[in-house]
Amino acid sequence: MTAKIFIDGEHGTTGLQIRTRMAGRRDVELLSIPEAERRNAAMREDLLNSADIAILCLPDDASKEAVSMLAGNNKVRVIDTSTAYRIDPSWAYGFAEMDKAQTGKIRSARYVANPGCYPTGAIALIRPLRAAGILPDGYPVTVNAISGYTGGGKQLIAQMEDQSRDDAISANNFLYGLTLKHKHVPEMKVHGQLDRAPLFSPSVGRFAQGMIVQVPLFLEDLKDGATIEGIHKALVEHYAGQDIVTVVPPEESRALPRVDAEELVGKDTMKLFAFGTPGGAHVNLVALLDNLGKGASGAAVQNMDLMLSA
Ligand SMILES: NC(=O)C1=CN([C@@H]2O[C@H](COP(=O)(O)OP(=O)(O)OC[C@H]3O[C@@H](n4cnc5c(N)ncnc54)[C@H](OP(=O)(O)O)[C@@H]3O)[C@@H](O)[C@H]2O)C=CC1
Ligand SMILES: CC(=O)N[C@@H](CCC(=O)OP(=O)(O)O)C(=O)O
Repeated sequence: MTAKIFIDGEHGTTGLQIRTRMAGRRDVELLSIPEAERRNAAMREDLLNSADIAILCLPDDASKEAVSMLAGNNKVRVIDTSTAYRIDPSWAYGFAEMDKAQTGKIRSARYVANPGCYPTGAIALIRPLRAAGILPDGYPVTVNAISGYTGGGKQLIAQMEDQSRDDAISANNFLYGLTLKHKHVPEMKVHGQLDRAPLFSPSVGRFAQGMIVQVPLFLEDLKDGATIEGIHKALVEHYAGQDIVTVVPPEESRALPRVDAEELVGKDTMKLFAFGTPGGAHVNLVALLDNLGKGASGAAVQNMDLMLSA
């Protein structure tokens, strides 16, 4: 049986990429809304209620509205790519590799919250160290990141690509989120299993897709005896048995002169690195991903496939 999928927001950045990934698939039937009708509430409600799985690629408020349109329906399953439900305990968090139980939770869930792009990298680095007892309570975690400009959706894409606009951005690389109240902080804290909110400083570069997330750590403030080798081993053990998240071997990372934010563009995988010098005082944990791949659309399709395999 083919599953009916409706992508609400299919003409936006994340929605379009999901559509591209589904092209040519025979096991799913895409229900589609004409672009000119994308904000037609009655049409959306009808399509949402006709789907087996609705994938919401909308701003938070519109996502909440879509979920309310399904209030009387106990059949349609939902994947929401917005921030609206990511720390809601009644939604499964759609990061399958986060721990061993997560795949099963996503498979059987009615409601799945797709992770944010930055939190995907940050949680991937932090959670295994919390689980292994290496990152102690009270550690002041910082997360520094750079994203391709598609991370800001249609609005930021237009500001970066069309220099004739009044609100055009001419900077090649800029920091933002300067109030340190970015919408991703709660998600990083909850699913990173941190007791303190991390200090998160995001930035954008003049490239369309790609992302680097860094979590630098002082070894002497971690569990007694923590080493770069021990941290690498904890990451390897955490991600054993799957091939979406890979941990780069130490000899390979040591030989790298630089990390290219665009290396995984077009891929739905993520690479993790532990940079530093054996015997040194510091480790820089790094996650490399495509903000629209494992950071958004790739993860949404992965979650849809898990739900369809229930
Ligand atoms: N871009 C990224 O890297 C990532 C994005 N996300 C999340 O995905 C969601 C979508 O983001 P993104 O694709 O980047 O955003 P875009 O702005 O590119 O696309 C959003 C789409 O939703 C439509 N839309 C907005 N409001 C409504 C409404 N009230 N009713 C119906 N349609 C509406 C927009 O139409 P219109 O053109 O008329 O505005 C547009 O087509 C967001 O919640 C974002 O946080 C998650 C991870 C990464
Ligand atoms: C570069 C850029 O603007 N990035 C967005 C984050 C990506 C996004 O809006 O989506 P998610 O919250 O679902 O990840 C931001 O900082 O708000």
